[in-house]
Amino acid sequence: MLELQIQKRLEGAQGKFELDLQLQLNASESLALFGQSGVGKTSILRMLAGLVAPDHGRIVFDGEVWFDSDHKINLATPSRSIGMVFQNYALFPHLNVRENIAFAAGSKSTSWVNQLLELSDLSNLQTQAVQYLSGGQKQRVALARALARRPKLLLLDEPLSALDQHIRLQMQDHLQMMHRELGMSMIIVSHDIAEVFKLSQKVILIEAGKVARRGSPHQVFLQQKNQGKLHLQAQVLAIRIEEVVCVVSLLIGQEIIEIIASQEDIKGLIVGDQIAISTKAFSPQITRLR
Ligand SMILES: Nc1ncnc2c1ncn2[C@@H]1O[C@H](COP(=O)(O)OP(=O)(O)OP(=O)(O)O)[C@@H](O)[C@H]1O
Repeated sequence: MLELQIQKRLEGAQGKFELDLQLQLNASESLALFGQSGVGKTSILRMLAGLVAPDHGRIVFDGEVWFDSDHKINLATPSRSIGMVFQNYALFPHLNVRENIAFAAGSKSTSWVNQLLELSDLSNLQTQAVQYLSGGQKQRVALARALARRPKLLLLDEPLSALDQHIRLQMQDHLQMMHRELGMSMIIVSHDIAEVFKLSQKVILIEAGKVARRGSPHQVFLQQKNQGKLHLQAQVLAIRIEEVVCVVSLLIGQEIIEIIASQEDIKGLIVGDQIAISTKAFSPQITRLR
């Protein structure tokens, strides 16, 4: 079990702000840190990893004190049972797939490296130079390497954001499977709500270093004031006047839709605006796409 309570003064683009966080995570649980750019998500992972020290606080994992400002304890990164995966795979370019994983595994057995290669569907690529792998394959190597020392806590900082949507979905399934098989605790930073729903049981929504909401993905993302209504965030791409109505083209995620609005509805609206569209009476029709 992870118990964390930390404070750190950060220097953001908008000035200084205090990161102040308290969290608990059970064994095998998966937590997502969600929030806008610059709110302190990566800093939290870096403090957990021992790459940067909090100003105050305490981090305890399975009864082992990793950090305690009062008692001047700050365990070095290799002494913490963590694995890390970042957006830019950070593989060793001069080593092949197997060597990248085996290097991290250190004295751990050959059969464990074989098992990781198997689980990662990389057995056939084990002698391949990593520079020739696709993005998804590189990220599978990075994940296998992070797991090679059997960490009790896996830290993932937007590990899938450099991948295209198709590979990203495959990697989410892969991560889910690895988490199920190996049972470590996991903390993932992600900007993708669908990813958070799929990969985490708990979410902490962070705003300017503080917890704005916490709970299950359902509690954090759905039980807000617009609960039960259609409520989508969109960007205005174009506004066209057609006789008495206006046609507004909107970007929602990667989809473009057109809605009809009155001149009154769009008063003051300009191209590029971020807007919310919502409706009270909404009877959705569901069509399966894949
Ligand atoms: N050691 C540090 N001391 C002071 N400020 C720092 C330190 N490390 C990072 N910061 C600042 O803290 C702010 C938050 O950075 P952080 O990378 O944690 O945010 P983030 O939420 O992960 O953002 P993004 O989603 O863009 O990665 C940034 O403005 C950064 O410059």
